[in-house]
Amino acid sequence: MSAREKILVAMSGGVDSSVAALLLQRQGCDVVGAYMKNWINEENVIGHCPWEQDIVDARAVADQLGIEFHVVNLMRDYRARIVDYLLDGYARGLTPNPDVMCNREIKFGVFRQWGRDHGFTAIATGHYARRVLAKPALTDAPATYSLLEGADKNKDQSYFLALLNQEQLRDARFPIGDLPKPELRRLAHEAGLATAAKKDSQGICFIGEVKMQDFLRTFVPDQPGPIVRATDGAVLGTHRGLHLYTLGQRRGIGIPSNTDFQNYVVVGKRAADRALLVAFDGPDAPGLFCREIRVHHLSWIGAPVSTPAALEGRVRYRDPRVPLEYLPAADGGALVRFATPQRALAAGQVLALYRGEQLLGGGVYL
Ligand SMILES: Nc1ncnc2c1ncn2[C@@H]1O[C@H](COP(=O)(O)OP(=O)(O)OP(=O)(O)O)[C@@H](O)[C@H]1O
Repeated sequence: MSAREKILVAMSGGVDSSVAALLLQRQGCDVVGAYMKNWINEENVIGHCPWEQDIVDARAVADQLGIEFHVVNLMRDYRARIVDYLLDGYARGLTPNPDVMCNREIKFGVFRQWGRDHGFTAIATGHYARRVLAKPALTDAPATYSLLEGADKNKDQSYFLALLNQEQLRDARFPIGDLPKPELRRLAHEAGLATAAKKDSQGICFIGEVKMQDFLRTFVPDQPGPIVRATDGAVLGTHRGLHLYTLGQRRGIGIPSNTDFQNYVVVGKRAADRALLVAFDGPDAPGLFCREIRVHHLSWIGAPVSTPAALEGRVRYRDPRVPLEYLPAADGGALVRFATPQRALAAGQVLALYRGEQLLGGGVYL
């Protein structure tokens, strides 16, 4: 990394991005911090939005480091690119993934553009992921980069970066990607950073601590329908709207099983009569496990995989990588066949594709 690089650090007010800024400064980069204001509690979303405190914390760290700090208002873009995508997805019976979309559209989209417009050569975040040189530039063409999982396998956040492209990665820096979390905390304490002891954030990207269900209740009107047992068609009750449930969900269905050691789980949604399909949880629950999925809207970090290949995939952020067969289809999508059946693959979610610890890209599954 060139010592004269002018880097814009996305500072969320958390410890990870605080240490990202600290490390870049120690490397001799010209560092400026910025908080992205993407969401505020002004649309009557129930819940606690800690954004004001986050700005205070991010600014405190910037002051400690003696770097310039900005609050960048991206609320309009966030509303258009993330909130609308979320609401549209739920309205179509899908389970969207705002965290993955945020990275592509907001952090490495409009925020990156804001950085470029203000003369920054790169955007840094506190993601646990590693960007490595894949191919040095031999001619005038730019070098190519690969994305690897974070060194701390327990904190790895590469999944959230699955839809980035090469150009976005070229401008991205992940200064904490090599660090184990305890070491990062130690560095933060040692440097006396205001966020050193702050607990890790939760909740969906930018909607802060607001729970998804509260968010949806506020923005999507109730659309009740029957709760139907998939195995025999028995109607067990009513629900307030299919968008409030996800495949594989056990909690909050509101129907006691009345059978020892058996719990109902959501196994499907039937659009025709807005039925929520449930069954007893287990390997035999109809529709809960599947071995094959179709993936579309594919996006690649490097060269696309255009022939059948044995790869690995991660179907959710916290899930381990699992072996799969990747079969490109004529329509630009792909068929993915898992070595073992996967539980609760909710349509609209993202499959991240890997070769070992290298993230190749990803797509949305149906
Ligand atoms: N509102 C925001 N403003 C600026 N940067 C942000 C914001 N939200 C997230 N980021 C950036 O994206 C990274 C990953 O976001 P995530 O919400 O997963 O935070 P995190 O892993 O808890 O990290 P941190 O401890 O820095 O909050 C952050 O480290 C930060 O660089």
